[in-house]
Amino acid sequence: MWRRQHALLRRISLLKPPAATGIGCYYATEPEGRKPKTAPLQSRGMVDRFRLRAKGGDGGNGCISLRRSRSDRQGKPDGGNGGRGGDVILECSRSVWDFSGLQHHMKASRGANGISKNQIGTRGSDKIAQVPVGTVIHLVEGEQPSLSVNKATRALDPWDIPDAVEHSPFSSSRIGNKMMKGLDSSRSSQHISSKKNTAENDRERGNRNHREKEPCYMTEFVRTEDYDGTSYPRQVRVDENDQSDDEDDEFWEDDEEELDMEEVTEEKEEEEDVRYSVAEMTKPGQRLIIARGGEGGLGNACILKEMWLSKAHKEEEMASLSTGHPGTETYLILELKSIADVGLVGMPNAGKSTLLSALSRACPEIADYAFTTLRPNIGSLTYEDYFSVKVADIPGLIKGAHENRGLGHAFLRHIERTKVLAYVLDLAATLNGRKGVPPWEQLRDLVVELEHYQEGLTKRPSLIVANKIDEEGADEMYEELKKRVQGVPMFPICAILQEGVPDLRVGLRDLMDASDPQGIELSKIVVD
Ligand SMILES: Nc1nc2c(ncn2[C@@H]2O[C@H](COP(=O)(O)OP(=O)(O)OP(=O)(O)O)[C@@H](O)[C@H]2O)c(=O)[nH]1
Repeated sequence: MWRRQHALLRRISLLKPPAATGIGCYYATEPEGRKPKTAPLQSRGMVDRFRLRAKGGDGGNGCISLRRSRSDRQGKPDGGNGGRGGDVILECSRSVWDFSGLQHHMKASRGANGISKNQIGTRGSDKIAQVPVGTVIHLVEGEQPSLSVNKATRALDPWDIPDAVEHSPFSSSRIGNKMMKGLDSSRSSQHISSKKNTAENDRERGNRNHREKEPCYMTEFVRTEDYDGTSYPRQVRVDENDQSDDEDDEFWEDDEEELDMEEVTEEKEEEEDVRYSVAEMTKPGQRLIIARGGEGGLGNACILKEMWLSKAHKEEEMASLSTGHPGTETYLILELKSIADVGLVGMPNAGKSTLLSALSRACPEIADYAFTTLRPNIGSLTYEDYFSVKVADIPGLIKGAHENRGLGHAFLRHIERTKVLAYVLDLAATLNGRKGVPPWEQLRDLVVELEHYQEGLTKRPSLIVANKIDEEGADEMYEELKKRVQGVPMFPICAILQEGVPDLRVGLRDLMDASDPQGIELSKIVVD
């Protein structure tokens, strides 16, 4: 009790009075000398490239078991199949910014082993990792990731529902035999026995001798081709008393809802092993299976009776069939390429972050020293007609960035997808005794660096933002810049006072809508 009161008093002592806050309410402050647990987003480095090894869960082993009775001395095979291993899935989400929350090794759970009385092992749980929108996947080793539909594809099949509960809809006695035909009711995490359900059905009908009324199930194997062409055996149960198999087939066909990778873009292999850009994750909620769980091994209930009876020759074969398949393994490189319409490029201190905050509601860190921006910032610029444009501000580029000077040019990947480039030039870099670079040289260096990063990048629709027009002597500098650079729209602005920003907004919109806009050519920049 005393401790609780003490803690309460301590908390109250951390509250500032209304007079101090000026907004008429109390708020808690961190005690002096103690740092907050997590640094603000802006001061944290960005993990935008990540190496990931993933392994799907192994399939559970099938069970070899015989059920003997007085009437059947030889025994009837009743070993259940092993459960399928879980998949490793990447999910595209707006709630994550980079890859800092990921683990380098990810493994999904193994499927459970089958057991006697036709009880099938549960499916291993999937491992799901969230990645930011704009993630590009490069494949180093393993099979190509495949897009997965966001909804449960086999919603009605407990075999494939990770950690399915005992109260599966199929364990209900209301389900008739016809429904049961296509679905092995024993496929649930808690090993529900199909025999038991049948008995329950029969009991409901008032038939005590339910064994005689049992539907006559035959187990058949069908070779099925997977999305990638690999074939595997699939168990299909056929009721000999009911010949209408069409519904069953349809049911299984519905399972194959995995989409072809239409969006996958394969580029030329630049290096020997890495296959670049095998998949992109651009829509929130989109899912990608990067490692598949192995199929479960077959229980002897699925293996034809003759095969079981003549076990002298088939033991080895059975052992291999009953062993669960291992899950697939992949080794990937994840890269984040932000998705924005306009990219702001400029030298450090040119005023890119200030401009972004003037154009949108983004609040990037602004300071009068170089390389304040350590990670890309994205703001949304909305027009009166609700047309919205995403603007990306990336860390400053300096001459020689392609040789890893400054922050290097790795951040340029964040403007790779932009439609329009806005070159932010500092008109005051050489004014008032500053030892900077004149704006036209800034422009030339930026163009050279962009071309070093990716040939043809500067051919994108571009405009020039001549910032800091409020500084003394900036007007003359702007006039000089206009003489030295031609063929590109130019906007003199003062980002800090938001002067010229409305015109720039219109200019950006025009450039987005223009039919044949032009990029910047190095030959059209006159430098001493
Ligand atoms: N006089 C004047 N100063 C400006 C203007 N715009 C930005 N600044 C100042 O320029 C300095 C750099 O601004 P930032 O927005 O941080 O520049 P940046 O290009 O994002 O810099 P990095 O993060 O290093 O890439 C800050 O001190 C700003 O206050 C302007 O229009 N006029």
